[in-house]
Amino acid sequence: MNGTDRQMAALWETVRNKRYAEVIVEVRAAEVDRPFHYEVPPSWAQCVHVGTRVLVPFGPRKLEGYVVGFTSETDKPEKTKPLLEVLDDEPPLTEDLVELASWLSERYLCTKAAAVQALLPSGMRAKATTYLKIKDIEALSAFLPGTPEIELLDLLQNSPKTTKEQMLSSRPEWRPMIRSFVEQGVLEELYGVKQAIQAKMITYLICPLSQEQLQAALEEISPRAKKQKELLAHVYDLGEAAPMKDIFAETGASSATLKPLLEKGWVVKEEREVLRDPYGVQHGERQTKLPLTESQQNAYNEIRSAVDSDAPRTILLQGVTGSGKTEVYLQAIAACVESGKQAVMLVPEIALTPQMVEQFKKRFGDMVAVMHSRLSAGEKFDEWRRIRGGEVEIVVGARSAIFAPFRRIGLMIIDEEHETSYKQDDHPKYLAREVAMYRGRQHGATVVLGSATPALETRWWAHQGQIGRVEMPERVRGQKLPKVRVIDMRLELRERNHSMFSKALKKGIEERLERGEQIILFLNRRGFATFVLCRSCGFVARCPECEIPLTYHKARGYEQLRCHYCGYAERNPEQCPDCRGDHVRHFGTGTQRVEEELGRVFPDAKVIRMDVDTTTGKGAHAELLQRFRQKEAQILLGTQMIAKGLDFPDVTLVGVISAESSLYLPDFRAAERTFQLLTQVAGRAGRHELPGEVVVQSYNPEHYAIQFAKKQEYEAFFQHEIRVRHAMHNPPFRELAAFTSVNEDEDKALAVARRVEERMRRELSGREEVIILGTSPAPLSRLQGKYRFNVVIKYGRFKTVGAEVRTVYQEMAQEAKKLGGYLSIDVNAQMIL
Ligand SMILES: Nc1ncnc2c1ncn2[C@@H]1O[C@H](COP(=O)(O)OP(=O)(O)OP(=O)(O)O)[C@@H](O)[C@H]1O
Ligand SMILES: [Zn+2]
Ligand SMILES: [Zn+2]
Repeated sequence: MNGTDRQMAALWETVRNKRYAEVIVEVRAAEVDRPFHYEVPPSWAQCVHVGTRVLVPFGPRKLEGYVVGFTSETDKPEKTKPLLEVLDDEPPLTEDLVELASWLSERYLCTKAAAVQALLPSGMRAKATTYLKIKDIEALSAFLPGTPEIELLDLLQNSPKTTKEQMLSSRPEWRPMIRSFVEQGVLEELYGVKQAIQAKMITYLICPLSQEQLQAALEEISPRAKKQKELLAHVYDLGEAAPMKDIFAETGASSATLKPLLEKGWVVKEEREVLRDPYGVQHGERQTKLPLTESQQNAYNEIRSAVDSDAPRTILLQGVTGSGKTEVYLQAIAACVESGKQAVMLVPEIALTPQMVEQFKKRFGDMVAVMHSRLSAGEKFDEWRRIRGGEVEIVVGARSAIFAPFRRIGLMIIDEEHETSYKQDDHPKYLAREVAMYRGRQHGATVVLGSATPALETRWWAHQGQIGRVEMPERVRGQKLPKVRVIDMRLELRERNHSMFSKALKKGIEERLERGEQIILFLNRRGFATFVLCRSCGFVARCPECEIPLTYHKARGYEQLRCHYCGYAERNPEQCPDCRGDHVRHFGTGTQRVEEELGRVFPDAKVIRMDVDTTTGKGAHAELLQRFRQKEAQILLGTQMIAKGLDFPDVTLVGVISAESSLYLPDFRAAERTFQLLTQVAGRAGRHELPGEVVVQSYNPEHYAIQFAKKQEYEAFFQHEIRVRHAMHNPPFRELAAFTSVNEDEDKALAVARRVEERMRRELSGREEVIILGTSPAPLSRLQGKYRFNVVIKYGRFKTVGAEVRTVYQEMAQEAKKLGGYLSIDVNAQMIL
């Protein structure tokens, strides 16, 4: 064989192997949760790959799908239809992401389509569109003027870009007519796609003329057209293409001035793609590395050698609050990038402050892409394309950034790895830590799990030697961890202090205000806000839909009760609806009430309140923090969202209004969460020169989670809690999966849950390490008018029960659907609600 023959043979080989593409279509229904076969037209063999996005016929519809493999055989070749369209030049999914999608659907029991969608930015989804083309114009023009047929003909001739969908949405009555014309062959349907989000284009202008040509052109322009001359000369002088918008602004010219110049070809238009940069490129002051402390150096070395080894490794970086984990991350990432590999940095959504992003931008310039939920779909899409196109080496982002389409990952870091926001609450219900470890195996990459208070599972694996562990036990400048005082609020009450501030906290605040230092007040109120209770009869106002207590809100003097799950709202009752008494009071403590009380007790102090109500707008969160940093206020008051990551030099006092509300959640992780929260909040104090103090108020000061948090002794807490977990057969000794059956009809919801329980017991009977908990009302037993029941199962390894769980889930999900409800499943559930 000569060269050409060999090439031909190779080509034919490709064509033969790519006879049929296996395609996952975008339908999420379980019934079609498998790849479908489509014929690859031989001439397309070179441009269809694993990961390519295609348009395919699916029943009467045209759907988008992804190629996940190829085969040379299919069951019914005569029935197999060809692909309609290849949607991108370069496949959006890399091969390893296609593999990851398949793992996601196995591990978290979601459909393959849902898994694929999770890997892509939302703007990626294209809309399939149909255009109509006239094939037989005579047949159409035979109609009389004024008839719909002629109207259609005019429309098609005058604006051929109108899609069939657009046409039908304004003239739905045309549907039968169009269908019959297509059947008769008068019209033809052409398929096209519209990207849901378009790349943003900007028009540039350039002058292609030489010096002499320019002179000639200027002479040719009538002397009265002064503007035209000026514009031409200006564009020429620029020497390179510049945005039309800017040129117009500089010269005062308009498109009318430009038109004749374009027609003569003296100025040329050029469409250029721009990428939306949500943060703007911060040029200039690049921040340099800090010299590392001894324990930072030690941690860095450990991570560095793991990255260099190209073997998949996971390392727990356990560093106390203020030990300088961020600097270790930054330097490890720099080393990773220098060695030609890419890095992913995950931070909890609410810790992803501009301050945090800025650090990365300053250190790495435009090598960094940022991904988080507050970006617009267009911004997300652009950042994603910068990653896919190999323009950046580093991604900083929330949870889903773990799917960054990098080719060669060297390092993935999860900061505050214990955070619950790393579990996705919608399908696929993945845990970022597990995805990172899977990708780590694919890429031979290192995963770093950083925290001062690691998840119990993570710490246990390190104890077992399944993952590595490095410690950073001291703060960077050797500052002491802040002193924590726990105040027994029951005693305060006995001593007739009815205020929400204990004497100690009040005194602490006074001192700081005098010294011009700053204070953070933290309100722990996960799931428990201000509720309304009648002191005479005990009536509690509840949401008629969800049955959870309503939350008291006061805005512009207007008192309202709101359900913070479904948004239901009603007026605050002046009289008790039950006993008609007038002793209805709001209880519990909302940030607003603390703010009011602060205003009363410390009338001169400036307070910044941060909670869901004050941080809804884009950038509001950042702005409030910035104002606090600039010392516009002495007190920062907030909820969970101020618990982590913040680093303010002048904060010397942190107050926790009440430690308990997270302690009484119906969740075996309640103690762990309370410990983590208190330790993290305490860690905000005294991080710089000034020593810090923490005051925690509690009605249960003897609880072990509070006692260990007081001493900030993670290891001691771990030792204690791990025994509790072992005794109760809870993670890390077992994993949990939770089925939730939801229905408007309580009996139906319960019936499905009972069936699930029964089926699971039968399927897994006698299986070692398996525990099936009885059907129970979910902690959120009624949500948005629907009843919810849970069935929780515990098992050793998911692999050993996965097949049975999947079967039962799929069958029962069908049954739940038939009954007008649904069944969901959460594998490796982190919080059962
Ligand atoms: N080697 C160093 N030399 C001097 N300052 C440092 C060094 N490393 C970190 N710092 C500073 O120490 C402070 C605390 O660091 P950082 O915020 O990274 O701590 P952390 O371990 O992430 O704590 P937390 O878990 O509370 O978020 C920061 O102000 C940081 O700039
Ligand atoms: Zn009452
Ligand atoms: Zn509600």
